[in-house]
Amino acid sequence: MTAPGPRRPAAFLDRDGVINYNDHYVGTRDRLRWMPGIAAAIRQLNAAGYYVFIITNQSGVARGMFGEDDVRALHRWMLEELNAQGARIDDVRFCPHHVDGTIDAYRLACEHRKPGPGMILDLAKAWPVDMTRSFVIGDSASDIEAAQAAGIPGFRFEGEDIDGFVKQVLIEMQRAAASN
Ligand SMILES: O=P(O)(O)OC[C@@H](O)[C@H]1O[C@@H](OP(=O)(O)O)[C@@H](O)[C@@H](O)[C@@H]1O
Ligand SMILES: [Mg+2]
Ligand SMILES: [Zn+2]
Repeated sequence: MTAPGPRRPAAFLDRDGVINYNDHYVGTRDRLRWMPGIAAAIRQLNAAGYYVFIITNQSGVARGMFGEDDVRALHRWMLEELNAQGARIDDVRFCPHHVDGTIDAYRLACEHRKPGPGMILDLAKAWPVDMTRSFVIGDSASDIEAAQAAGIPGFRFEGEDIDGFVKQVLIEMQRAAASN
């Protein structure tokens, strides 16, 4: 069921390596290091009229490192912390599955796991998203492949200035829209 309201473009943000440093299977707040400038980057997207979504592979659940409740609690805290800085995340999807998982219930090949587009398409169904003006930002090839599979551009972030990077992506998206 899609939420009512006008269609708006969406920024689908990968989590580990974009919102926070990828410190490998981060399942709790004590292990989370924020990416410098991420609140400002999200505020930019909010101000530009974008939905801001997080899409993240969390195979640490399938590997028995932490539970789904830990992931949900971490995400609640992350969104509260960002909101307190005026940065709004509209929704989050995560995939806890992995084919090599040690926890039986999570050992599967899941279409939501990037590079699959499942998390993107799920959010595009749940929210009135204008996919023609939407994009993905991620630090891994699997993020870019997920974007391509969903039919939208993907921008690979490997630096440290996420705020400056988002500024450039918005300029590029505006140029692309103007040339269509
Ligand atoms: O970048 P996102 O999607 O937000 O999250 C990636 C993390 O869940 C972890 O994904 C793992 O890959 P495998 O899931 O083990 O293939 C490894 O790359 C870890 O270093 C990394 O922290
Ligand atoms: Mg990542
Ligand atoms: Zn999954």
